[in-house]
Amino acid sequence: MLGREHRPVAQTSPWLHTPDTPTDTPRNLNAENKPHQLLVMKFGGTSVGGGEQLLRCAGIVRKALPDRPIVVVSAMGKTTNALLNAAKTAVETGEVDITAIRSTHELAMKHLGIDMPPTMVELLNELERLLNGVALLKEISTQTRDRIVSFGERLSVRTFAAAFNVAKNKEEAEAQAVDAWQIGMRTTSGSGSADSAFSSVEILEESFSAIMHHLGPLKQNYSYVPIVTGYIAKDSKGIITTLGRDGSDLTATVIGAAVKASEVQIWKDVSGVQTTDPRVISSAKPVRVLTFEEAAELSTFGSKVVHPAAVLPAWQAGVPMSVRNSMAPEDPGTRIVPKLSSTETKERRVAAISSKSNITMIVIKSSRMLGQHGFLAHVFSVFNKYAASVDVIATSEVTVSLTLDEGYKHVDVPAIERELQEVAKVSVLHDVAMLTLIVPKSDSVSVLREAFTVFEELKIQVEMVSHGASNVNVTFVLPGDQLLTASKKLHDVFFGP
Ligand SMILES: Nc1ncnc2c1ncn2[C@@H]1O[C@H](COP(=O)(O)OP(=O)(O)O)[C@@H](O)[C@H]1O
Ligand SMILES: N[C@@H](CC(=O)OP(=O)(O)O)C(=O)O
Repeated sequence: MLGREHRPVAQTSPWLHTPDTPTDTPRNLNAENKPHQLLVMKFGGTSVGGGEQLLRCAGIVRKALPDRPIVVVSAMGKTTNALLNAAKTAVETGEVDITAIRSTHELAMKHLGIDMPPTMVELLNELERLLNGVALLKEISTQTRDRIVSFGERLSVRTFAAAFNVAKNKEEAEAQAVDAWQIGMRTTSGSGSADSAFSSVEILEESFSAIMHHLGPLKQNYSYVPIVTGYIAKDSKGIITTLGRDGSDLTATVIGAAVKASEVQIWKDVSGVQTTDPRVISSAKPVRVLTFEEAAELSTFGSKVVHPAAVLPAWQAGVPMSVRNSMAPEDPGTRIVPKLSSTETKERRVAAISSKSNITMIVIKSSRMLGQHGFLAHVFSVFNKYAASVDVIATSEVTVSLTLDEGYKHVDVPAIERELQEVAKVSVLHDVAMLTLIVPKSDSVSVLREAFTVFEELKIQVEMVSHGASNVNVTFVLPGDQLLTASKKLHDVFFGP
């Protein structure tokens, strides 16, 4: 049960006025007298870049009204980057400039033909005051940075709600902007995820029941369409936390799992998951269906289509997901389901290819490994000390090779190297790359054979292979400068030119 101080700020959200005991109304029950399921629709920054796109997305939500959508929205366009830059500029130069952020939202409102609501004017003023404080001190805490980036989503939900309401007819429910903490989205304490690929906080278990309490099919009589902020939450002290870059997907699947949604739809600017990054290989083709396991591996190993952590809540709750294109809503996109049908399994071998570049590989050689226990434990304690996460690992009699994804993280590799040198010979290779094929184990032998034929033809030296740790993943570690050639050729082989 939530404490009083954690109750939502209700005056701006009439639909949040929920009685303490569930009161079923016929409106909440379907023909079989069961509660209606709800649909979660998440719109990413690329889908809500400006007024025109917002109206398009609002139209998509309007069409889905019979399915009772709960909408999750990311910051408009590149607003999160702009907020991070504004904070950096304030620290480094003492200057405060939010013109671009202000005008993104003003222009959207202008496109909708309405004035900016007072809550948004107040949010922009508060942001400016906060940045002025940072500029004055010329320093910023990670907690303050998290608070600064939260303005992106707090502004975008209000803009989205306005876009929905501007074209709404009398019979339709009104959209209502909701800050995620108002429905009980709560994390552990910890700051600094604003600009990190990984979140330093975890969603608290109590969030699920709180969200069900506020938005669940029996409590919400669906007189309002909730437009919820992605990516942000609060800890139990009321401090704003962030879920890591692209974390709005996680907000959506946590809500989806909490209310046992019929589906969680991730709306982007691309027609679903493609066989590889379409910006890099133009012959990429849409993937119609993926299992949760495949989607989780694909996103962990480099494809940015769904946030890696976001697959888990939906998977555990058995809530199907889909990735759809807000620019082409009629396209089927990609379904993400627990299991493929036998026809779907027969129809393909490799589901998709993903990659990660700028990877660091560390090779640790020591005769102390021979028949000894505790050596690997020591190696991992060093990685743990420097909060470095290991992606791929291979061990032999006297050698351990592993890769580190430095990504957004600032891992102190020289310090790790120095500590490991106390017990082993260490070499560090920068600029290696990981290339991952999503392929079921049953097909992996023939796929590995074909992949190695390609590497042989292209004279590519494979530094490491990881196969078998997952049911659906084969990963190769290659020299970074050969990644593109290898990806193109493998894509041609498995998906055609
Ligand atoms: N395998 C892939 N399938 C689809 N899109 C991909 C893939 N890999 C990379 N992308 C890129 O991801 C982009 C969408 O990601 P992003 O810009 O983060 O979206 P959003 O703002 O909606 O979260 C697409 O425009 C596409 O270029
Ligand atoms: N706005 C945040 C969170 C997010 O999920 O964004 P998007 O859905 O546009 O990737 C970010 O830019 O990281």
